[in-house]
Amino acid sequence: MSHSAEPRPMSSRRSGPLRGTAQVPGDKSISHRALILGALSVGETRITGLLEGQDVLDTARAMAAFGAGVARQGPGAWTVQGVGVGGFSEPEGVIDCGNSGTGVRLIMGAMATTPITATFTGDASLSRRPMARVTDPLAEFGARITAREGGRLPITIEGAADPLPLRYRTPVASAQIKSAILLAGLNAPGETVVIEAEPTRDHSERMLAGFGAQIRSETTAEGHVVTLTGRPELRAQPVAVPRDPSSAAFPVAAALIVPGSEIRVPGVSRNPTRDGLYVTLQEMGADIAFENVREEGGEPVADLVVRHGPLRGVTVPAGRAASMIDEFPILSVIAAFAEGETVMNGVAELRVKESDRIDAMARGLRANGVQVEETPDSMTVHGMGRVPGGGLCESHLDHRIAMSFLVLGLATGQPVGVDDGGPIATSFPDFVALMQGLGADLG
Ligand SMILES: O=C(O)C1=C[C@@H](OP(=O)(O)O)[C@@H](O)[C@H](O)C1
Ligand SMILES: C=C(OP(=O)(O)O)C(=O)O
Repeated sequence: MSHSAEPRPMSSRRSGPLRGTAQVPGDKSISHRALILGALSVGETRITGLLEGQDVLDTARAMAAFGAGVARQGPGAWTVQGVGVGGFSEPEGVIDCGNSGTGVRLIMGAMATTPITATFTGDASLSRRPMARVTDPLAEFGARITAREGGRLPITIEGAADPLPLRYRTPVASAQIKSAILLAGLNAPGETVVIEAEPTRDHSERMLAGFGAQIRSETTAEGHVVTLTGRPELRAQPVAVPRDPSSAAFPVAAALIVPGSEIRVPGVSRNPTRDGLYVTLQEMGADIAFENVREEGGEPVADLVVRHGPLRGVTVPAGRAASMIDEFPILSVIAAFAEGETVMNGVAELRVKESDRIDAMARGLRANGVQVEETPDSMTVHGMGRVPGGGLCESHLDHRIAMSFLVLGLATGQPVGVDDGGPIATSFPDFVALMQGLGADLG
């Protein structure tokens, strides 16, 4: 639902050593997909560990509006009665995806090859984000699209009655574009093919295979090629959602920068397409151990043990950006406490997230005494081992910006303020309680 509440000012202060176990919430990407594929399959899908953040709750509501039976059975435990591929019914009202790019883009894909009409909206942040990257390929399937100027929300889609399969090369590395096309391809005859220059997160491919679709991924001279055979009968599956490595990044970062800390973060997904931050932190010299590595719900997971220690600045190659795209705000905070320069390359996509994340981080870090440089597609943080703090940061309706600055303030000389912590509920509703449980002084 669109975030319209009063701003919620928050702050954080220098804290004593963080200790304990951080049970971070379920993975946001996998949670959206579990609800959508559950709705498109035949039978009852039982989901455990679902992220009950606002982004995912908005997707649950949307699936019900398209005719699926969606019910909460207990904390994180949900059931979805699917309507089958091509079985969506026309929703009565507008589909409000709130703050969620993943929600709106994947759901637009999921309905675009069914002959029904739906209108999509979102909050002020989502309404600024580019949607043509998804609606352009959906139009090639035969859907008719009406968008606000610049391809922005609100968008109305008349789904294609006789969809054509698509072969499409994505113009930017984006799992949301890939997934929207694959979901549309489910109800098109023949093979739908998505070609990516760099592989992006592969949760859609893994879960589609798990639900019985014929799908294969290969690396060819063209790039990373995903081929889906249309019109499968998807069969309902149990989905155990692993814990979100993007949410884990916040307590992990806090433990790395607050002296004397040692925390455990169990059951976190170690999917290699999501692993870039953890690779980078190891290059920075971070003390992180990955224990009890195992497979859960079709995804590799591990228990993380994180200890505070000295960190050095590094250069993050552009080719790694897709595997850590949501982690650059919190990496820029960690980098401020490292010794030396951290250069983040190939990060232009950060400018079209919930906020312009390069600009938001650069401003907030500078307000706290950190030297930052930016170009259209890079950011450089000059780490000095310590950060003065004392600044007030704007979150720009962006959960990751708000959480990043609250983590910053746990190790600065002076407290750090954030103008609005409300958006944190989109991905990590228990963030404040979890961090306080570790000993963090924030709220
Ligand atoms: O597919 C997904 O679940 C996501 C893909 C990424 O977006 P892009 O596809 O725009 O890179 C990421 O930023 C987002 O938080 C979740
Ligand atoms: C970019 C993000 O999400 P979305 O695109 O789903 O809004 C995010 O969670 O950092």
